[in-house]
Amino acid sequence: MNGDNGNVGMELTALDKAGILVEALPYIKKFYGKIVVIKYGGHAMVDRRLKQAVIQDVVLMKYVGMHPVLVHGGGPDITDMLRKLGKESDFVNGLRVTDRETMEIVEMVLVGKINKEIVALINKTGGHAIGLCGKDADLFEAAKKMPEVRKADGSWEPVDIGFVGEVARVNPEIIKNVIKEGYIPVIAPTAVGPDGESYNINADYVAGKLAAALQADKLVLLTDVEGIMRRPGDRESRMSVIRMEEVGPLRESGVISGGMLPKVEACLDALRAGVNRTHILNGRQPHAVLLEIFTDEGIGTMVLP
Ligand SMILES: Nc1ncnc2c1ncn2[C@@H]1O[C@H](COP(=O)(O)OP(=O)(O)O)[C@@H](O)[C@H]1O
Ligand SMILES: CC(=O)N[C@@H](CCC(=O)OP(=O)(O)O)C(=O)O
Repeated sequence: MNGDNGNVGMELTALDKAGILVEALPYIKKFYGKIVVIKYGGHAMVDRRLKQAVIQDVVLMKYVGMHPVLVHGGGPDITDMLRKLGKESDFVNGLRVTDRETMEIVEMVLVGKINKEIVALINKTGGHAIGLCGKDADLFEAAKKMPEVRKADGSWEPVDIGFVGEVARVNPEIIKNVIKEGYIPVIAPTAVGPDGESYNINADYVAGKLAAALQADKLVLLTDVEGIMRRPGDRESRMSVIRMEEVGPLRESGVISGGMLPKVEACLDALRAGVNRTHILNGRQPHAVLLEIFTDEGIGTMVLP
């Protein structure tokens, strides 16, 4: 095997390779024809090689009969572009404070740049991708979201952070049609609200709601950490499994915070709608999706009902 996954010098025989393929057979059977929603976070889009590895996983899934649906983020690219224009970014509970000018940049970066890059990469890798955002064919509609923050007296208060939305309604038929035609849908997290304004939606929420509306079998969120840590920053404290009812106390105690909040909320949305399994994985680990889907490797955090 080459250095692609760090196992330099570990030579595999032809029999080993055949063994790996055979090991994948039960998983291919299990997920054949099933929808798997994958959220590809901006913090996992580190370099070309890693991006290529994620795209290869998605294309491979399609070729063995699964239906991957890719929802992407791009927070770091938005922050970079805003900085170039002299604007600093603020976040509340992991959500970007979005004024009208910021919203324009968000749309340019997510829909104009990142979405098309991913679509082109999938097509170049042998898949057929189609790029959409909430506005396309009215795929999903936004409703203004006001995150709740804790006041000094311990009570919670909603705060207005501008054109930030959540997913109010999904029209899953479009995705189903696109899948039926053999395409891989690639979805950017922006949409229009009932007031006709554009809204910036955290990509985790979009992935959770789409997984729910599509009755996906699995939701996989790719980020820049190994999963949920009991002590953030300490990889050894990864929680391999957490149950829905544990999320509230972990949030209250501040263990789950910032960018991890929308992820667990997405998992809960999907689980409540009947999605079987939800996972938070380190997308910086090459082929994390393949490892999760085709092997028994216990990577990341699985959030269970
Ligand atoms: N308990 C926790 N375990 C792991 N990460 C956490 C936890 N609480 C907060 N985080 C933060 O969440 C971040 C992941 O969210 P985010 O930066 O929004 O990534 P992405 O761009 O992939 O959506 C981690 O890098 C970490 O800083
Ligand atoms: C409201 C809100 O926070 N929207 C996100 C949308 C992009 C995103 O979700 O990107 P990641 O998945 O890379 O974090 C943002 O503006 O950064």
